[in-house]
Amino acid sequence: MTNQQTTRRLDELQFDNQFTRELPADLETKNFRRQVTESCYSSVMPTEVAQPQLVAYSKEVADLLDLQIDPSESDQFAAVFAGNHVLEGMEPFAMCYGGHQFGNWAGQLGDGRAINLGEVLNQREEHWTLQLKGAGPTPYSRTADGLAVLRSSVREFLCSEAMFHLGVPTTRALSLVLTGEQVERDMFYDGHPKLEPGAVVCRVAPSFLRFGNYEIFAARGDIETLRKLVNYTIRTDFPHLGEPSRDVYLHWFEEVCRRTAEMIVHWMRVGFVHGVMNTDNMSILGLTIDYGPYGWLEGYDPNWTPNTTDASGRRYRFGNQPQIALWNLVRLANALHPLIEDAEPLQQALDVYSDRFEQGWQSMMTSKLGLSSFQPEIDLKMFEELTEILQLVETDMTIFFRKLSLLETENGNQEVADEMELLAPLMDAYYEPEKVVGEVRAKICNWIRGYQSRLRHESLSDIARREKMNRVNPKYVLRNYLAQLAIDKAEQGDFSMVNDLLELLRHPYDEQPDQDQYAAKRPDWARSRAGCSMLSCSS
Ligand SMILES: Nc1ncnc2c1ncn2[C@@H]1O[C@H](COP(=O)(O)OP(=O)(O)OP(=O)(O)O)[C@@H](O)[C@H]1O
Ligand SMILES: [Mg+2]
Repeated sequence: MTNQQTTRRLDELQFDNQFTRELPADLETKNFRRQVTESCYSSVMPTEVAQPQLVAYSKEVADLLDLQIDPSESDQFAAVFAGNHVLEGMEPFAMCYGGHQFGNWAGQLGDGRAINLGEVLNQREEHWTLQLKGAGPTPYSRTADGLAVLRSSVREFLCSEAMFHLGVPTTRALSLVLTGEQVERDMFYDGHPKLEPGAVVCRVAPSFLRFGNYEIFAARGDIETLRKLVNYTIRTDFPHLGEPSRDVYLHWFEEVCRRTAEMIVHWMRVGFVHGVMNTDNMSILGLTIDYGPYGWLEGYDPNWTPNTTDASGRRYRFGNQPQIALWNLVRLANALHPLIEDAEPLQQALDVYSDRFEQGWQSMMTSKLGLSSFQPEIDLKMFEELTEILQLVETDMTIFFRKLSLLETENGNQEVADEMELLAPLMDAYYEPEKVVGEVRAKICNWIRGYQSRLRHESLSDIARREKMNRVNPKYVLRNYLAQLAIDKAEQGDFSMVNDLLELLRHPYDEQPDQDQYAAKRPDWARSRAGCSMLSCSS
């Protein structure tokens, strides 16, 4: 925040609710489950809860809103962000959207448990929408309860902020509040429901629009509302493209393709697996949205999916994310077709996705390896071989790339003869170091020697390269087991680890030597524990 800006107390926040002002509203104002047509949203109030209690909040997100959080007002803060107290200027609503889930059109979904409170207009003239997740039923709740549990809310809260600090486009999280109520969940859908503490996260983004918001109107043949929503999106979130027209629609779709490609490149860089890339979980702004059954690659395995619901088809596995993003963009292109009436230019925009992803992936790999420029004749093969050697034995992705910067090249051209010596900086990345022997060891060493000789053609010193690599290869990510340990404690009323992780993950690229324990690879007990290596959609 700059010096001229003053902070605001909660009741001084300024709201400017463009979405509700400019888009068609559902005329029905009672809160019951229904199909909602020709409307972008339904007004709905959050459900009051028994005893809001603040667990954690993000000071950076408060800064975005110019919000000053005064510890003496923490009760009021918790009441507002649990949904118990609606501030003047807020106009709560749930959005209507549809979606393709696991490859099939699912019809109307909508904000079944997310309630938008309103758009804060900060002193930099930016609009930030506040959205509660888990604040009670809405017209879009279908057969579910509109609530969220502490377990999934801790995961959503921490990961949103962790991703932001990693430099990955994402929705943000302002707060995590306990509701003081119990929520029933059957975590593995196997007839063993349990009561869990209820919680609400307040998410923050310039817009929460998803591909599914456009798809629903196209699916219903409601081209008029589709056009209104597209025009609105361009005017509010893509104003640099100019006044909406057929050409501008195409430029806009192309930009959505570009942003999506960039987001996926970042996921691949940090080892993030979203887990449920349905079109209703794809942001029109290219932000990571819906931190549900996501996971972080520990052992590098392109086939890994954290989502137990996806275990058989592995549609949303790590290595498939780039293809799925394209598949989702094709669904969006189909939805926009009525406005363009020609498939050809939409196809060209989709090609932009593929080109942008490929270029982005190459330059991301180039930077992860500390190279100054991409030399396709040598580097493509080197990248390919790297993905192979990462899978010869279970190799921790985060540790491997972080430690790769420790390899030295400056002792002239003499080869390090001893394989053990060559491998020493990387040994910590292996889950079963005893398996790094024989042919496996020879292959890895061979790759390292090739990489080192490639590095010798670069002008950077070892130290300078290390610094550069350490800015793209994080030391700390929200390892699945760390989130679970924080949840275990939080469920016992101890929120210290949630706050410790929040603090740690504000600086994921820094060494933070006193926090080394959080950079450790997954312990054995976490290999098969629910929440650590397999996640369910139940949340
Ligand atoms: N407990 C619930 N109560 C009501 N609706 C729900 C609940 N859980 C999920 N839904 C709805 O089911 C659909 C798909 O759920 P999904 O798990 O993708 O989303 P989510 O985690 O609830 O929310 P978001 O995408 O907003 O982060 C959405 O329409 C969502 O609102
Ligand atoms: Mg969702």
